Amino acid sequence: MSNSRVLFFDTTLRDGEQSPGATMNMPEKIRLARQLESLGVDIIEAGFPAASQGDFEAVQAISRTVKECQVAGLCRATPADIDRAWDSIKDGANPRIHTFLATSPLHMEYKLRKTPDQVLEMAEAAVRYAVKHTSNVEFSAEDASRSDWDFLAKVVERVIAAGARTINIPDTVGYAQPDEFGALIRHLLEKVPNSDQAVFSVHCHNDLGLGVANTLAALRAGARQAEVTLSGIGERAGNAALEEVVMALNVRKDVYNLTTNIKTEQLFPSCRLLSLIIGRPIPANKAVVGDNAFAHESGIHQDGMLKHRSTYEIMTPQSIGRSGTEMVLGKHSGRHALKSRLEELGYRLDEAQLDLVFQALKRLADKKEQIATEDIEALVLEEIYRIPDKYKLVYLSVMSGNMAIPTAAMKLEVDGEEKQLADFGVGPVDAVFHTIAKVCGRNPKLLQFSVNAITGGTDAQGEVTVRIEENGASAVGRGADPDIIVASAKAYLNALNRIAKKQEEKICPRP
Ligand SMILES: CC(=O)SCCNC(=O)CCNC(=O)[C@H](O)C(C)(C)COP(=O)(O)OP(=O)(O)OC[C@H]1O[C@@H](n2cnc3c(N)ncnc32)[C@H](O)[C@@H]1OP(=O)(O)O
Ligand SMILES: CC(C)C(=O)C(=O)O
Repeated sequence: MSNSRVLFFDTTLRDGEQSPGATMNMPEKIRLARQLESLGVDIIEAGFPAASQGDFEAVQAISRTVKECQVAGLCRATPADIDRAWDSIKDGANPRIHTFLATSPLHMEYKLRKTPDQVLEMAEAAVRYAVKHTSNVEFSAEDASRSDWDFLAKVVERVIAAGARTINIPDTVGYAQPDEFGALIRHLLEKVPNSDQAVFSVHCHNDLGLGVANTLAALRAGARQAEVTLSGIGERAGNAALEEVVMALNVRKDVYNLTTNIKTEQLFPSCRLLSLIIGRPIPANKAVVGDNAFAHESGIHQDGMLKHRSTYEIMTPQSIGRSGTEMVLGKHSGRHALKSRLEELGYRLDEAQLDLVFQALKRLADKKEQIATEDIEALVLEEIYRIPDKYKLVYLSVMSGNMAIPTAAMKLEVDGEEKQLADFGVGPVDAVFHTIAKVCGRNPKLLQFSVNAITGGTDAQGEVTVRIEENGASAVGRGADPDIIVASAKAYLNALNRIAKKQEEKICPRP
């Protein structure tokens, strides 16, 4: 294999599952393993077979299913754990025993209660035992980043001599800093006399948010296997995120000059599948795969994107398996983005019309967190395609509740003249309609009233449709607003305006 090729060792099913609340059942694990195979990872760490019968069976089932990747089982440095791991993976196409032992003074003294010499012997013995089953043995020096470098180098030399073909250097508690971690890998590659007989790997935790940075630093220093998880799930703050490491290598080929077998278009589908399985949404601001990773809201960015997408995107959404960039229309958007969205929707507005819709968008965005396509369409209908109004709403205030008589107080513009009134009704909508009719001096009959939440959530914009009839003429009116009572008033006025227009046209028919 070329020296520029990085092996991806995915441990979502093992370390990822150690993330509280991320437990998966057997069919879910098999489904995810198949997806990891499609993604092109080189090694799947399927579990810790000695942990439970369920883990053993899941690792075994995955080993028997997956054909394209190696399947690893993690085990402590004891014959019993190693045998258990081997039994679970031995039927697979390419099984790997992954055994580990801590090498830091802290872990050796307090956790293992062993001297460095005992740990050295135990590590060597474990690898010697494991290679009786397979030559594909990986050894991890747990808490390597807090270990004495010379002692660590000694352990690494001994386990390579015992037959380990992959040496993993974990930053178990996410303590390392990128420069330091890169230097550690370089030190081991240079100082361990038989380092050329093994692939050096890293496994970085994210306690200080440096999992990906440390992994990349290690790859630059010569490590050629990255142990990662989808979306960075894992023990405590998680592990280095697979998708972030992969895309950093891809986007910054100029820096790393490394290749992988990962099909990047499978990154989003893989993280999404994981999210569905563990019932945990991908955070919106998650690098590479979050919902906002390819969403642009501010006007200056949207304008830049419309002129040249590389102004604000360093990779394409398609490259990670998403359908496209999203221009989020909201309070930070500008006219260029609005115009482009309107054109996509088939509306070609002149500058004055665009300005009207733009101002309405800003007003709506001040009240409503997310503006949906339906909101934009409602704004166009409201601002552009409605007939000139005889009656206009200036303001409306409604009081209602189970301890008050529903009252509507409003100011309307009737043929350019402002009129105001307050009156009662059976409910708030009735009070509004009743008062509007009185102010306008009309007496229509309400035939139909319907409310439709045109976007989801409690901040949805509501669209009200009414049908009214007066003196044989009927009309439909629509109004949209996040406040359903205001939307009702707008709809009612819209219908009244249409009836008035019809009546006007009867008296003075168009030529
Ligand atoms: C950094 C990591 O992510 S390491 C992997 C973490 N994953 C897991 O722990 C998998 C789930 N674990 C389990 O199900 C259980 O811990 C088991 C089945 C593995 C072991 O359970 P128990 O036998 O009850 O032991 P327990 O977990 O309480 O303690 C761990 C023992 O293993 C020892 N140990 C820890 N690491 C190693 C190692 N790499 N090699 C050998 N022994 C080890 C500890 O010193 C302790 O030994 P002691 O009982 O003599 O004090
Ligand atoms: C056992 C090793 C690989 C590990 O998970 C760690 O050190 O974090």
